Amino acid sequence: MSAITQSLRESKTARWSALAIVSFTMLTGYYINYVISPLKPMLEQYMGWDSGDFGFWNSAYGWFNVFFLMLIFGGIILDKIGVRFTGLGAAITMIIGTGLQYIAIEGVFPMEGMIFGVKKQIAIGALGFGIFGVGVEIAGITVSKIIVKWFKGKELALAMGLEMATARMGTALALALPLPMAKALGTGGIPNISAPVMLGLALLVAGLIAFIWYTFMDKKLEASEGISDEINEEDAFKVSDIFVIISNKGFWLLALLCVLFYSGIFPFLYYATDLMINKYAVGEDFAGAIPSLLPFGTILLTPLFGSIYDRKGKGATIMLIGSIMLLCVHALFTIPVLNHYIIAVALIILLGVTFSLVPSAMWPSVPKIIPEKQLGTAYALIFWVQNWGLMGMPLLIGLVLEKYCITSQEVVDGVSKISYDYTLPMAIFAATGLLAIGIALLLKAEDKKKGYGLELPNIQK
Ligand SMILES: C[C@H](NC(=O)[C@@H](N)CCCCN)C(=O)O
Repeated sequence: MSAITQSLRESKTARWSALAIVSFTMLTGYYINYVISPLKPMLEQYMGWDSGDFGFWNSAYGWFNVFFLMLIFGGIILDKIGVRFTGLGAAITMIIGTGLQYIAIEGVFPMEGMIFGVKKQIAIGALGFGIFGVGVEIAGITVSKIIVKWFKGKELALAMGLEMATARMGTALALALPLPMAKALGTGGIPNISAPVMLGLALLVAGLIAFIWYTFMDKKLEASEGISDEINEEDAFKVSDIFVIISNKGFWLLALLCVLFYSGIFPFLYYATDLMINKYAVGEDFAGAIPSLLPFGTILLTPLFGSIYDRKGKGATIMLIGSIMLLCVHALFTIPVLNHYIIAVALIILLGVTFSLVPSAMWPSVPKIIPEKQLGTAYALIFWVQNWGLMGMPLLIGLVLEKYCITSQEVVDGVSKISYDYTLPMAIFAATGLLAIGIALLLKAEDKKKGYGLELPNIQK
């Protein structure tokens, strides 16, 4: 039957529509991921936060994924039960987590006092961000698996690049919008800091609705391929497959490259607005606009590099070039005399190129190393390793800022203002680039040895 009926994935309209729908769900998650980043100065001025609080909240993203292995369970559920159930669960989890963050920031109930030595507002919000982190990460692996399902042997890297590009529009929005929005909706000179989070909640609900729509397409795809809801015994994922995945050296090199590279990007974005204010003397209203150029750049370039990988190959080389650029950009950010805002703009644009190169080649390379039935778990394991960095790096940078980088602290009209020197934090980010280069070289060598085909095109003629 499956040989006679044409698979729905053969229809261009169907597969690109499926991609558009799930990409929108990811966009809504990526918005919430960074919504409080540009609000850092306001949170310090009006809510009494310090950099340690900010770092703690952002590091909560990885708590449950890393310590309770939620991501790995998510990956196993994905491989065992399928994309529809897992994607819906992930979208609902994002909404629950964001609801808690909203409650904390809006102060729906009194936020005075401490919980386990942490300010109540920070503890509740961080718990929410931790739950959200489980949802968005599991949504990420689900969407990666969905894309492989529709695009294997076709424009896989282009499709993944377009998904990331769409998701990054959420990041760009989150970096550019919240600060002016909070100011515009404030009253009596006091900004409305919770309004951008409320907007995110509404977006997440729209993302859930979009995913429900996708589940119908997914059912149609399976019907067109003669696949029933039952996963057949031979193809079914077994827990023992985890050992097969983790005994693969190529998998580990990809996972290490992932944690190092992404630790130099995503956690950097949490602090980028503050960096613009403190190092480049950019006004608060404008400061988020410069880092928001980074995701904007990736919107065009990730699909472009993905398409090059699809047609020409050179995946391992692309990842190596991206790692070298990561080191160069962060090293230039550390140099104190290079403090004109034009330099910041130029470096952010270059970082956008870097942030297009590595992801465009990294994610479509996973199916070249791991078979499809283990893909959900493999992506989950890679994200799990990555989450150590996404959790540890914001915490580290927050603590370093708090302990070694305060240059002045003043209270003007009852509002406190802290200034920071970002040289040391930026040197830490540069170190991630240096280590990533080493791993990218090892991956290139391993590919040559094992013949994964990372340098070969994805499109099969
Ligand atoms: C595809 C890749 N996704 C990830 O790295 C996930 N762990 C999600 C991270 C979300 C943080 N904003 C990517 O976005 O490049």
